[in-house]
Amino acid sequence: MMVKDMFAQLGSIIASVMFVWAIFKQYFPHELRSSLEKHFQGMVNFVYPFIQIRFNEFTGERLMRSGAYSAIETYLSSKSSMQAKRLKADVVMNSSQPLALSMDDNEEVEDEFEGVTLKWTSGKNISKSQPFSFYPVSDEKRYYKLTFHKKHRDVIIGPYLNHVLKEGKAIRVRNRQRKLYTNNGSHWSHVVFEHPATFQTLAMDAEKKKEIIDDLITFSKAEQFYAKVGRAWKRGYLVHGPPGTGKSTMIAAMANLLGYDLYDLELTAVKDNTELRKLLIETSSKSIIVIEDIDCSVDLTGQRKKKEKEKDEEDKEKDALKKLAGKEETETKTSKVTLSGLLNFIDGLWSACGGERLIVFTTNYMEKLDPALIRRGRMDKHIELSYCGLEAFKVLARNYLDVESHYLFQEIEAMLEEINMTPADVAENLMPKTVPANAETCLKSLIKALEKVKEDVKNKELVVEEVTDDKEKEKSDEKEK
Ligand SMILES: Nc1ncnc2c1ncn2[C@@H]1O[C@H](COP(=O)(O)OP(=O)(O)OP(=O)(O)O)[C@@H](O)[C@H]1O
Ligand SMILES: [Mg+2]
Repeated sequence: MMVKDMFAQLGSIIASVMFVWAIFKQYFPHELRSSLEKHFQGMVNFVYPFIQIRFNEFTGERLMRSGAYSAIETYLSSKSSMQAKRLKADVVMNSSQPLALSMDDNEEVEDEFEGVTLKWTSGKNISKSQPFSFYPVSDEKRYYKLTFHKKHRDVIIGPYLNHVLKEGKAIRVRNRQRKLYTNNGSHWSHVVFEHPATFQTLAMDAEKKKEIIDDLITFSKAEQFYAKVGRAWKRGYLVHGPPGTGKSTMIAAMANLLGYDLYDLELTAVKDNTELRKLLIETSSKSIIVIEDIDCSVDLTGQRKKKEKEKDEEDKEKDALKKLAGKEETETKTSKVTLSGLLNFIDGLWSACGGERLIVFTTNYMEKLDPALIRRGRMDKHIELSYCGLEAFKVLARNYLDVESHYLFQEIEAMLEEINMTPADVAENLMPKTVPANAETCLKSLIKALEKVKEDVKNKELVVEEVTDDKEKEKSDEKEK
């Protein structure tokens, strides 16, 4: 500490000598001046073995705000709020943390990197830009100064400064306000993305959940790996399961976990592959591109398909007539986006764009998808979300009723083993009906709902049995005739 103070004092003495020299050097002849300067510099290097790097807030002729200065400011922000005695607070637009703290002028904070201690100081120069004006406008030029011992030059100038710039940018990305983009034809429009879903509140098997979280985090940190193997930094997920099992909720949780933007791509609104290409190129890095219900968005010919259950008899008749007339292929297409076009873009296009992107497809009907879409490599991971199991129920009970255990749990768990109910329906029944929530009432209402589902299934089975019985009877009657 003593040595440090001594160097600090020495530094200020040298700074004063340099100031005096700057004023009086013009009175010395040129040769004498340069020789004196050389000796003086040698002396300074000997007694003051520190190197200083200065980062100005504004750079260039047009005085643009320096990217390095902003990154350093963000990087130092957490250290400043812990170490500096005087802080500045500012409101930042488009950030999830609107109040940003930084150290005030002439403050200093220490940092450590690979065992090397170094010092950041903040300062400002005030130059009078209009010295002869009656009301001179003062021009404040802020800067950060980094001071370190010259023996650490290689570590600091290379790895440390890279670390500061990278970490500063990463903090900014983490704190930025995220956006949800939707496409209206070939244009993206956005709103602020503030979905509250997290993996913690997502009801599903704990082991499966952990596997997905690990996979996402590994992906988000794998920039160097993807660069090394020469692949685009992207990963595809296919999330499938019945309606109401949490597919969309899981995508929101993924975006919240990684701090990514969401692009909800409505394929049926895209006219052709050229528009699709444009939309995909416009997506930013650190984003998730979501294509919901892929089975009803495009098929191999690019025609918009209807869900099988929605296809009414009339449509089926029309299709049959068209088939007979051989008109199948010539039908006017409402959307000329093709699956092969989509897959090509996903495979090739982003390699040139840089930055990480996730693409998530969802479907209710896995079996309807073309094998080309779901083969590994295109969709790296398949995630199945299913009916509410025991673990998922416990998560929902904790979320909705704040209960970890209850005497009714056993009964509910036994019922969930044999009855299929989606987490969405379970959640609906657990929704508190009074304030404060009465856990027993909600759990009993869930039991009632489960009993009803069981009864409905039984009745349906009876109807099916009756119908098949009738049909068999008709057949045997015909045979007898
Ligand atoms: N696994 C789950 N964990 C927590 N909440 C869930 C889960 N599944 C469903 N929910 C609740 O049910 C609602 C509907 O779920 P969600 O929209 O995510 O289902 P989905 O699988 O996307 O359905 P669809 O196939 O109809 O799009 C959500 O708002 C959420 O509150
Ligand atoms: Mg959904």
